Amino acid sequence: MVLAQLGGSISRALAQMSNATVIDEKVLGECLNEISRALLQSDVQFKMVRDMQTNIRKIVNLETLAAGTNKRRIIQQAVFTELCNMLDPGKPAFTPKKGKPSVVMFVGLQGSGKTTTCTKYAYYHQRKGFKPSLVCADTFRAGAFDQLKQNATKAKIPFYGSYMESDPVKIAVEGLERFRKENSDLIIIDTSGRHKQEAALFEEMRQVAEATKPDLVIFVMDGSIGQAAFDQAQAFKQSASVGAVIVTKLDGHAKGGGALSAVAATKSPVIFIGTGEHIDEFEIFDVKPFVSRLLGMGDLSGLMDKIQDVMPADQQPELLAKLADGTFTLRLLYEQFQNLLKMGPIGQVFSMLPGFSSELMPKGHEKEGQAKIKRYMTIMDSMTAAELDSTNPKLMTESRIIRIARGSGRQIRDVTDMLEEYKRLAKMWSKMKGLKMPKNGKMSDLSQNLNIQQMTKALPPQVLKQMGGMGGLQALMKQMGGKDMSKMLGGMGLGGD
Ligand SMILES: Nc1nc2c(ncn2[C@@H]2O[C@H](COP(=O)(O)OP(=O)(O)OP(=O)(O)O)[C@@H](O)[C@H]2O)c(=O)[nH]1
Repeated sequence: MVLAQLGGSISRALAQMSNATVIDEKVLGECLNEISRALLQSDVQFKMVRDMQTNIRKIVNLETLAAGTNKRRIIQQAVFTELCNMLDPGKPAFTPKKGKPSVVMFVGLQGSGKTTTCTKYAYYHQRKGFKPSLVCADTFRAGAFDQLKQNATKAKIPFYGSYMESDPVKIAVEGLERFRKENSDLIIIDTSGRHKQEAALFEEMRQVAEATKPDLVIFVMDGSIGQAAFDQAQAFKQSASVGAVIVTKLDGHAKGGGALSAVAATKSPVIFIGTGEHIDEFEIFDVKPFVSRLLGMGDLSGLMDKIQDVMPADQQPELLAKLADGTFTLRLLYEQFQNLLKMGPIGQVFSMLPGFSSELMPKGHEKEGQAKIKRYMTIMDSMTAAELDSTNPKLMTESRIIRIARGSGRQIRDVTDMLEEYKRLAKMWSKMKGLKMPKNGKMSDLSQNLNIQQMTKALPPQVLKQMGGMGGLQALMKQMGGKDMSKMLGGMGLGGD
């Protein structure tokens, strides 16, 4: 069962329970069995599933709950908490600090995605202002150095390795010395993998670790290995002091349960997940938002981080000012499309929105969504500045529409479709009119000024329902703290078909 389906099954089990008129032991038992079945099908270890059932039963004691208490909410909360506990070993992983030299060593089986992940990890930190470097101490697989070299060159990250030297310890130490001299503050060592867990691999890993004394050993695990995850992770933990886990290939048909098992086996947190072959298909892993997403409750803070990442800070006050006076022009929409496309695959963005689990936006539809946005942008490219900046709906006369269709090589219907979509969004945004501006004009301070009534008015009713109504929305806003919410609404308007 893939991760999105797991989330879907758990949400369905909870929803079925909610539909029952009375929540008694039988209904609770059925709901928990359903959830357990989904977890087992996702390759979560049997013992973990059983423990989770026991813990939920301990928290939710139906007999002692006073009449009138919201049992459904208590059960939902218990499921959420237990899933979080499964993924949270209770101690955070070592995190490198900018300007302070750190050594991070990667271990894992061959083909797990280790080399690719080393570069992704380096690139992620480079974008955060680190000076990372890569050392290829994989002398086992011919071609490993070339692969690292190629990846590193593309990402402009300094690398070290050798075609001649066959001693991985020697290469690792030389690389370390070189990059320490060059003041790299994050030296990443890629080690050899093997087809299966074997003594030679673990001995080599031990020697490299002894010689380089890494601050952190990261175990890279292929997310699709299923029930083998627990044993594999445990074997690595026993031979190296694994401090963190990265689960790769969670984009395809991977069974996400392996991640839960790896955490239990290594007692180390998952810090990132790999969601594709490309260098930036790499996401920071946070337990609570992850479980929220899994359950289709959305991950607003993740979404806000992405928005903050792609939206230049100097454009934020300008956008806010326009929103505040209710001017939602086609140009503004164009700019929002640009930002949305920069955020990465549309499916990923949608999965962060409450009510839009990735199950609701299956793979085929992601491409359609993305293609639609690009189509709209091509149409807008054929508009004049006056058309883009106008707020007068009557401006778009038939002759203008025909001209735009011709100019963009699209059908007239495509243009009218796009204008309809624009009108729908503009209407939604108009409800945000009168928004109080944050003093410094920064997006990140907007949520403090957002009025809950404004938000509820602007949200499509079915989305509001999925968020748990006004109360749910309030809780979410609180959870988000200083994060901005305004653009989320814009994004939501694009969901649906
Ligand atoms: N779809 C997908 N593919 C990935 C991901 N991470 C890595 N891959 C692919 O998995 C394959 C194996 O990755 P490598 O990085 O070469 O594996 P490795 O573990 O370093 O292998 P060795 O160096 O032989 O130990 C490559 O084709 C990668 O592009 C991911 O998150 N998603």
